[in-house]
Amino acid sequence: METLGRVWNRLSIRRPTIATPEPVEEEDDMTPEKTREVFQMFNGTPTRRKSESAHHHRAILNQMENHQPRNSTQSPKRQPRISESSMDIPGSSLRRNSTETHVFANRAHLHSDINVPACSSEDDRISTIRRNSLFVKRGSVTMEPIKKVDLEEVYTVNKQLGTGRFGYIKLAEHKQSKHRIAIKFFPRPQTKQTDFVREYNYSFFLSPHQNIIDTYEGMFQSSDDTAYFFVQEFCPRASLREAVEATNQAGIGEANTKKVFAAVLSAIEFMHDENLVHRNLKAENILIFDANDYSKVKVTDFGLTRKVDTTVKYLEYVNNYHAAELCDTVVNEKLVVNKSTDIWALGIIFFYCMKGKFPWQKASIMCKPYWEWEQWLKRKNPALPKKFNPFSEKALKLFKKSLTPRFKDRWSAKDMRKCLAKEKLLKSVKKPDEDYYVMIDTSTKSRPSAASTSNGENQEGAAGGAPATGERKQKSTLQQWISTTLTAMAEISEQVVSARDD
Ligand SMILES: Nc1ncnc2c1ncn2[C@@H]1O[C@H](COP(=O)(O)OP(=O)(O)OP(=O)(O)O)[C@@H](O)[C@H]1O
Repeated sequence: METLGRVWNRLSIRRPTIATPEPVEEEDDMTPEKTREVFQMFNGTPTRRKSESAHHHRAILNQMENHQPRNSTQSPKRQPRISESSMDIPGSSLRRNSTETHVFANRAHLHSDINVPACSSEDDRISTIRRNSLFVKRGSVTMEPIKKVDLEEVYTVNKQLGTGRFGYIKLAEHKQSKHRIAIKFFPRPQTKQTDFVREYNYSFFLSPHQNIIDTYEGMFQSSDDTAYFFVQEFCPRASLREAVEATNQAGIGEANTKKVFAAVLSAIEFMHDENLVHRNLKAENILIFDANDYSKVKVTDFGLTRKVDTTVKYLEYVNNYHAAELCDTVVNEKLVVNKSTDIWALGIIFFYCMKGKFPWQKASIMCKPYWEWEQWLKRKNPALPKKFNPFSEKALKLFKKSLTPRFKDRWSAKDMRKCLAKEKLLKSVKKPDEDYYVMIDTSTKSRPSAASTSNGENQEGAAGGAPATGERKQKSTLQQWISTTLTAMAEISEQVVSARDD
């Protein structure tokens, strides 16, 4: 995956630094210095003068008009995102941080072209230039005003889509464009302006990624001063939490889990490459846009996102996704933000997708299921907790490298992505009865249909016909016993191998 950093280098554009140290969380209200600090999260020296930039944009528009058909060999990963929602929304009222909107912002008559996908690697390059020019531009902005908006004038606000600790999300219709959007509200005076501005900036900054929710440009405040808000694309389906809950603790299956993780890990790898940690990864913050095939999945909620190495205060709140080091922390203890927190949460989400439930309530030795896992991990108990039995060796390795209390041993998002893309995650389950029939039963009509092999032939000839029921039962039990023994042996050898590796 090409990171923004690499793109910046390739294009010889000086990259906006994201290195300004952030204050410890839970500060007082905004002072002018703090306001500057938040905006300096994206600060950098603009390398293009205004006139150069105008010339550059004209060049892009010219190239866009002459684009070639898409090269079929081009990797789908590098395909710029096709906008479904931005095209109809007038740029002045709702501009999203997508690559398309900005380049066309001055060409209202061409808005119908926005949905045309970029068609060549040249277009792909153009798209990244557009995206970067946006960041360079943002680096030069000192303070974007929070505009007062009469909500009822601009939007028809409908039902509540969700609530969180910091605010609530409502479905709304943008009156002018008739577009459905989601508005994220932050009640005042409970919400500090710094927190609102930070969340908006991270959401907006990250939204060009195809697996991150789109945030439209603009920070707003309701005209009655009761809330800050910003606007996002609306997810018409559900969060991953709802999708998993709908399976009645069966999980969404290996194939769908792989699809979800390909998207989520792409987003998290992108964030980690930018030295940002999400810090609030959970099934509720993964949005599924299509009902059936998990082909459009996006990460949302950047309220706790911070740069790596930022010092934050631990809040009194533990959830299923919290890593062991967080569960051991006392309120107001200071912590240093680390990417490994996200990796732990991803390990939990992986288990949750596959099994339809969480491995434990809290990653603390006071919680028995977690204690059992830790005992196995530390080889103090050779018995793998039963709930992990269905997983393949590679999937177990993924758990060992994400749900380990030794946070330095945790994998990177890239390691996780590779493992999930390539490996089988569940042990292949043998059905002893079927094997038994395949082996011995050739002619009996009572044979189940699965008794035939894939090419329609039976494994052994018509030597003896169907055996007596008692004999069948005996052989079936024997086969089950062999299967269980083999599984146990595989687990033991896996433990011996990992002991040797360490
Ligand atoms: N764009 C959207 N479209 C549809 N539903 C959404 C959208 N964004 C969020 N939601 C729903 O609203 C819920 C809460 O949103 P979000 O996580 O952003 O709020 P929060 O206050 O930051 O929550 P948290 O307590 O996790 O920090 C989500 O779990 C999701 O179900």
